[in-house]
Amino acid sequence: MAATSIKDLQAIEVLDSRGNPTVRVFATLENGVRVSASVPSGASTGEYEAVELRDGDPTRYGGKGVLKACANVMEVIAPALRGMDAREQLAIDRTMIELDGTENKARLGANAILGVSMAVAKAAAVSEGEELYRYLGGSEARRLPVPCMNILNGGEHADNSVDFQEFMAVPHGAPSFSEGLRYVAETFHTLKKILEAKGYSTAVGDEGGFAPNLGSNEEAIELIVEAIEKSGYKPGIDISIAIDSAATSFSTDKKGHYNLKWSGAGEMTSDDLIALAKEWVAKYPIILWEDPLAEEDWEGFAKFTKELGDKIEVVGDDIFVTNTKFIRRGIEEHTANASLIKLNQIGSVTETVDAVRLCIEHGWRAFLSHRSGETCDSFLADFAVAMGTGHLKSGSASRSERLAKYNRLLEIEAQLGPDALYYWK
Ligand SMILES: O=C(O)[C@@H](CO)OP(=O)(O)O
Ligand SMILES: [Mg+2]
Repeated sequence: MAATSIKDLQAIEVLDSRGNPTVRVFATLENGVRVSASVPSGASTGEYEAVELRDGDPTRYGGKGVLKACANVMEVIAPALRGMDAREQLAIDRTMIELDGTENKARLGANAILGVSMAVAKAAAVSEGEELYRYLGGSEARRLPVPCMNILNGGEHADNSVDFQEFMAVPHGAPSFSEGLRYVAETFHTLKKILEAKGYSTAVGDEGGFAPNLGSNEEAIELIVEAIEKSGYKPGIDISIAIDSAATSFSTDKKGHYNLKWSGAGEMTSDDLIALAKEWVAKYPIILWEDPLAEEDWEGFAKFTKELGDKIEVVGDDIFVTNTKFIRRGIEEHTANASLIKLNQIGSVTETVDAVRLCIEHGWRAFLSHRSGETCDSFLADFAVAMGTGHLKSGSASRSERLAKYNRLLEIEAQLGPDALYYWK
């Protein structure tokens, strides 16, 4: 038996940043290495995401407990993986997928499977004496992602009058990751002052961006442009704006019809939203737009990409759910030109790497992402450098579970020294 063989897997229920239960897995190897990994959880989830197994027992956390998923780690997954070499990520993930036997990890739970998958990767890296980003990405892994900082929240992540879920500041013109992070953290602080001066609330949403009751969605962009300028940066040159509409959350049929219910702007079709986006992209320094339309609006998405895909990055999240089956269809149908990438949407490290690779091989971009429910696990930061796709979203500068990733990236940048790369495209 190799020293790096899996000796034991434990799992406990911990709480995420929304106070909901999630899975933390501890992997112990024969060599004595013991590490843990914690699984994030989304709110604006796609219909076809891998299944997050919840207990459904109303007497515990309103049914949201994850004791069954934890039991699956210890009683079903651990016996199957014991003795396997932790460095065999592919074989380990494949074994769990087969053990689960469903299309969407509904039996064992994607939360159980991903927790093990991440913990095993970490344990293998520690055993090899390598940093996780190097272990997963090889010796060439040295590109830091541009931190797309979500500074204004709406939609299902906030309790306000903004329909679009995320407005991000993107410091693509900064000379390095740490400088980029400084640019957008400063912009975040300036935005707070602007909101205060206008009498708006500075309470924050799930991902730590401000969640004021604005007069319109467009006002969010105007305020961010003002914050960029007042921080001493040039909009469009130093910092641009990225939007995640999370349009599924305000679609009435998940296809071509929408109701911008939070702002009261009312009903719109895909064509209306495309026209609005065209107007905004012409007027404001927008560099990326995620989920401009709903998860089953393949036609609208392709139209959107035809109109705007040569000007901005068009990202599919709910529509692709980090699943190569849907990304492949998107590539064939020119649905977008990028995919959001979330480990827990598909449920294993190997399948997430496959999704990133598929994007890169077809000239698409891969936008790595946290979830709105997070823990202080910084796996995602290392994973972003390992994948080297150049951009990541991890929320704002006001919450520790978001900063855990940004701060880990600062550490990686310091380790890499002059070898660190930083560029948008
Ligand atoms: O829609 C998104 O992109 C994510 C992360 O920002 O939100 P959630 O985790 O709620 O799906
Ligand atoms: Mg999204």
